[in-house]
Amino acid sequence: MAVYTQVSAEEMGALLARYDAGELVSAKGIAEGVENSNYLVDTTRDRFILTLYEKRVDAADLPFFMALLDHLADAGLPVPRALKDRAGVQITSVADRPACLIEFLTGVSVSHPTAAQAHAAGVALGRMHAALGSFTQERPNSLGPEGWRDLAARCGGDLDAILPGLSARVAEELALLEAEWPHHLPRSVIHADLFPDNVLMLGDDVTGIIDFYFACTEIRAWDVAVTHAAWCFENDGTGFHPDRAAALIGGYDESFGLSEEERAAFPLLARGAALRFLLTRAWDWLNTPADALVTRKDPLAFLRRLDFYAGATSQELGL
Ligand SMILES: Nc1ncnc2c1ncn2[C@@H]1O[C@H](COP(=O)(O)OP(=O)(O)O)[C@@H](O)[C@H]1O
Ligand SMILES: N[C@@H](CCOP(=O)(O)O)C(=O)O
Repeated sequence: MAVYTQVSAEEMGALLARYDAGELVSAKGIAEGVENSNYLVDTTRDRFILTLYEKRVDAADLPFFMALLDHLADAGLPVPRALKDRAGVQITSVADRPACLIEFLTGVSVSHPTAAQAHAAGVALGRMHAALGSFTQERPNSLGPEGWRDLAARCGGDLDAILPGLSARVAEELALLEAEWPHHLPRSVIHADLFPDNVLMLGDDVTGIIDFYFACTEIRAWDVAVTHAAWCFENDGTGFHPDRAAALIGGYDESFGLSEEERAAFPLLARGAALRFLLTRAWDWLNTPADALVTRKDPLAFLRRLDFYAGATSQELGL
């Protein structure tokens, strides 16, 4: 579930009255998602998403995220803009939460991508990176390599409650990544969380890229590695799909492309991607009550990916 804050029909109606967006017809909470409260809002004119930003999104970052959405939509990417009200305000407040009324995009998220869908995701990612070449704002990556040691320390020995020996395995991986991390690779703003649930598709076409709330300035090829880790395995981290990997990288090469240096560093970047999601999922696992309304995501699904990447060459990864 992802409706942490209830919005009454009166509040919704008062909000819509400030926009040229039609009058309220219906509003329903959206079950998917974990970070924010989302409502599907139908009006006499159109359909919208109302997002209320809960504690994991810092309100101070919202101008960066909205500028990013506008920049990508201006470049022709299927990215939803936040509407401006009649006074030109894009970031508003609803039920004491920062909130935005956002364009609705059609499409569904696939759970088991085909190679053709992975190819389309690769093309879309490359188009996004091309467009981000002219985006000048920056945002540090609070969940990047510099933060992994601290995150692991905060999980501490409790990692072993998830799996005996996990704490030592993470320490070993951190040491290797800190020693060999390719800091010199080109950086830009990246999506940083392009999982299949953040891509809307109709058949083999990408119709929407959503959920930019981890977007940050980072090694650009790391975004490709995150996408690779998210799209090329069974959800539980077993069963690497080489056909999806080749299609994803092929699609990215068609629209943007990886340099020889980025290709050579890819297994390391992928290990970093796997460790990032292993650690954030482990933290959530240890700090979310088992009976919470939000479903906890399995950290070990990314330990399995990490183990796979640790033994793989660039070629085996589809590069
Ligand atoms: N602009 C949009 N158009 C259509 N559906 C959307 C849009 N934004 C969000 N959604 C729907 O809401 C769900 C949750 O959104 P998401 O941004 O992933 O939430 P969270 O940040 O809480 O994880 C998505 O899975 C999708 O179904
Ligand atoms: N993609 C991350 C979790 C982030 O959640 P999202 O719903 O905001 O994409 C993971 O799978 O661990």
